[in-house]
Amino acid sequence: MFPIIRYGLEQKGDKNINSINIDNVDNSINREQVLLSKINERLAGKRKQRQPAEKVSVEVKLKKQKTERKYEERTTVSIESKRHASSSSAIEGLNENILEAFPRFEIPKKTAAEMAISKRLGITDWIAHPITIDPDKTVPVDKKDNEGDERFGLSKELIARCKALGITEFFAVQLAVIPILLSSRSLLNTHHLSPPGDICVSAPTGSGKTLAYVLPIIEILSKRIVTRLRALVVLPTRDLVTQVKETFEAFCKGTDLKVGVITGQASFASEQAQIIGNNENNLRLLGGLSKIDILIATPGRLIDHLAITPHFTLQHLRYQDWLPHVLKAIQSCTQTQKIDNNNDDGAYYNKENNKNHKELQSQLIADYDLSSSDFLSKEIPIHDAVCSATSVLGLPPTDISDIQEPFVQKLLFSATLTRNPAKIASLQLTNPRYIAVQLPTDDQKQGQLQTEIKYTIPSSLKEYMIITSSSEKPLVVLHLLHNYHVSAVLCFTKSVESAHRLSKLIQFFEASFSNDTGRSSNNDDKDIDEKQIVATEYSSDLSKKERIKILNKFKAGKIHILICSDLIARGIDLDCVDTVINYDVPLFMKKYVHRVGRTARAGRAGEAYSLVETQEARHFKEMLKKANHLDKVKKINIKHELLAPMEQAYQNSLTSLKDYMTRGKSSVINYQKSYDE
Ligand SMILES: Nc1ncnc2c1ncn2[C@@H]1O[C@H](COP(=O)(O)OP(=O)(O)OP(=O)(O)O)[C@@H](O)[C@H]1O
Repeated sequence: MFPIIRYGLEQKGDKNINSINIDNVDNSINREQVLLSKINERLAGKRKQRQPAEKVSVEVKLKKQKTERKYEERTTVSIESKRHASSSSAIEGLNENILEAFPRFEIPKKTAAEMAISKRLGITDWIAHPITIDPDKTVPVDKKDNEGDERFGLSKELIARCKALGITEFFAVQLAVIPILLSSRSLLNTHHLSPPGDICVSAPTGSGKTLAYVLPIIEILSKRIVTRLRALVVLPTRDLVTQVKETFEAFCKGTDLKVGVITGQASFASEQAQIIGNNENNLRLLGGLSKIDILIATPGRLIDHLAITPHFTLQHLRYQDWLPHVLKAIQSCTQTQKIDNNNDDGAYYNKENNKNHKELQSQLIADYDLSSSDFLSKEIPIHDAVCSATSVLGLPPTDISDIQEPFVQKLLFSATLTRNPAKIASLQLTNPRYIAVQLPTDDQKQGQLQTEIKYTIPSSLKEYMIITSSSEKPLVVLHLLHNYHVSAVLCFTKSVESAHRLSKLIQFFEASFSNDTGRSSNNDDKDIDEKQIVATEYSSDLSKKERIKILNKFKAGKIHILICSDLIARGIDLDCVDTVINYDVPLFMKKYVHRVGRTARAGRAGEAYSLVETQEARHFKEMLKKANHLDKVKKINIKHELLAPMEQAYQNSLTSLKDYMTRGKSSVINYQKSYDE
């Protein structure tokens, strides 16, 4: 049910016909918009080729397939394209023609009552009517469509790369998003006429959102000729940046696309050197100094580079994972060009903002100790090129004097997408579409607005809550570790300090318990409940090297439980995780969704246990109820007798912990040994 658009020149008698086919059109996709873009593109192409005024005939074949019956409708639209006609009047003319001639069907009409509800709730219209796709839908990656074309328009090379990396089927979110992003690829040369719409995607944790944008971005950018920064992905943590970089690099193999990261883990100067070339001649010859096509960044470091790295520009961006500062930077590119487009050295700077930039620059230069770097120049920011993105894609070059608004397609992906009208408004989305990977809600089934917040949790996840006292929580964790068949656990606490204490306590317990029972941490042949549990904390206090080392041991099964604050609650993809424990329950549903979503990823099974202190139970249940999720979380009671066999070792470990906390690490046995070796 996605639009497959084909268009080309057809010979009809002595006339050339531009034909556009749109097959299997989903109702919720704005067909007119798609069609209009295609026609605009044709007309723009003709204008760019300086062709004389002529009649452009556009034949529209609209095929719609229904399950029970097939029918085809054909409409021909003839459009007069006048030479030198302004693009906006051409669009208006086209709009009228097309809207009249184009058959419309099944776009749900809102009743007055629905509109009133939507207005009262402040829900943006396009959010209230998402394009939904069943989370369990998958399709083989090399499935051909009726015409024998590769599915989704992904190149054979990229499909082969998917298969080489073990991707044999596309997941629901990829089925929904890839065709939409690829359908706007040809809009690259008509951005001033009709930019592609932005998209917001809400899909469960572990459902494959990363590939849903990585594949189309690579597919489209791989056709570029000159390296320029065209895609920017902004992610909240360094670990996530590393993860997404690895995904991009794995799928970029075989193309000459280059991926860079800025996270603050390398020195500022080396990050600058990684993303921007320093040869002024390059700037003149190639119209740009970017060394990378795709940049993945954490927000803070990105802002710093925007402020002080010369020639670092977002003016060629085609895609961005949205961020307000990015938006500002893109807008300032346009202003910069408007102010300074007679500057003859090929570099532009924004005079209006220069004062503030200079203040910020001095501060950052001092912060990063960059005063001696000859990489910096006085005028900040300097954008690195003079022509727009269009000319490097093998399309007709753009006239430099013809200032155009840069267009950027904003792609917003989340498992907990906001529906807050104020937040949505601040995104400044253009012609947005909302794709939700979820079964239709009861509201939608009845053809009504989706008014309630609904987070979709992976169907393969089993969720439990255990109501207990604060003092018994560590024992409950130990009980789960020893008596439930868990092998790779992420345990979330409310703070780094709390993670530290719990991991120490488990280490002391295991030493005492194994002395009692003669168990060994190296006995890999035995079930987890028969061997010593290896626990360690994973926190932002650790260096990158230490974190990588710990994660590798965890993946190899040498560490059984990682105790962490929320550092890795979002986005991190560790396919070995079979259990999540909420040692301290989150106060907000969003956090709950992200935490429990570290397991049951990519269709695998997983379990999540929330340890709820008696006084927290009411709030926790209310939070779940509000999100329509209370009945999904099963309550389990752990009888006190079940904990009794561990009681003695637990008391010993409490004493050791007390000793450790008061006298410091040195007085305590080296429990780290088990995972440091
Ligand atoms: N089509 C596919 N076939 C098999 N595995 C896939 C496919 N798509 C993605 N995956 C795998 O699924 C896992 C989860 O993907 P990803 O990290 O993109 O999820 P996500 O939706 O971004 O999750 P989160 O919201 O938690 O960040 C990854 O290990 C990824 O490699």
